[in-house]
Amino acid sequence: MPPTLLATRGDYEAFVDRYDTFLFDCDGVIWRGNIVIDNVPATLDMLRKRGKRLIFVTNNSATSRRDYVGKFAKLGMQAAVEEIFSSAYATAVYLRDVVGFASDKKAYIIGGSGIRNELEEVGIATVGQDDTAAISLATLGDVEPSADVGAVVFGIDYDISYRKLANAHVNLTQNPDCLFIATNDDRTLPGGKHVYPGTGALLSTLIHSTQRTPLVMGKPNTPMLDCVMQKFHLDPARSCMVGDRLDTDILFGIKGGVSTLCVLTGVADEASVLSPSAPQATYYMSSLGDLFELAQ
Ligand SMILES: O=C(O)[C@H](O)[C@H](O)COP(=O)(O)O
Ligand SMILES: [Mg+2]
Repeated sequence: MPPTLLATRGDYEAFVDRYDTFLFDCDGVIWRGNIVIDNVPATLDMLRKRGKRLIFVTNNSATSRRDYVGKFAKLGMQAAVEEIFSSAYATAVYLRDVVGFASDKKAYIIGGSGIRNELEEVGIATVGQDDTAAISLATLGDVEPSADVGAVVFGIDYDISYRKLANAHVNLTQNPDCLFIATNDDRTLPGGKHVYPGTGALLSTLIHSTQRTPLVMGKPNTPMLDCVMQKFHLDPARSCMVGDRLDTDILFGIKGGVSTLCVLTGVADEASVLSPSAPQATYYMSSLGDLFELAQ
């Protein structure tokens, strides 16, 4: 069944009344980079005033949940740590609870402070964050695998360097027991006015060089889904996932058995949403901020 367009006040009222819990993607739904999307803060306030439960589920691993609380506040919104679920946090929970990551091992990180902070918060030591110094063929030989690296964890890294890739490569190819984990593999990242290379685009370099396939934590994959479903005990019939990417957010919602709303303020456009070959959203609308009309 093709997605239903939400366009009138009546559509918005019926949509909001149908659900108790809303799961929101962040990049491309709540904000683009550090620019909040028009009327989204007022829309979130309206939903809270109507007693709705809000959960934020982001594949962006660059920032820790605690730092996301600050970003929400800076952009005029309130969000508690317990409401925020990032791919970096899902990775930390997976390594601690599913893998039982050895306490004498470290995780080599290609990514931002979000991964380091979330892993260290669950007691996993990290290394590699600052490997940004220039390198040359003459100094490349200094890059050696390390027996105490038990995993390479890869996430969006705005300071990615050849040195980091070389360290990750030798650990993944010289030590078959070294885990290869990706926080997510989104192909693109919605920024200010455009989209840019996403985590998946950067990750493909290491997949190609090592010929190893990473275990991917974020939407639409089960590690993130299991964590969210278990932590929040969602009633699928009364829950809706709101996203801007069909192959991550909408597919995540479909796999979780919840309804889905695709907005057109991020990666997806109307043509891709209506394509019969794409994951079929329940609803679509121009912007989450359009629900602000119900606050007036
Ligand atoms: O490349 C990336 O990592 C993604 O584009 C980014 O993380 C998406 O974040 P989300 O839309 O899940 O908030
Ligand atoms: Mg998004």
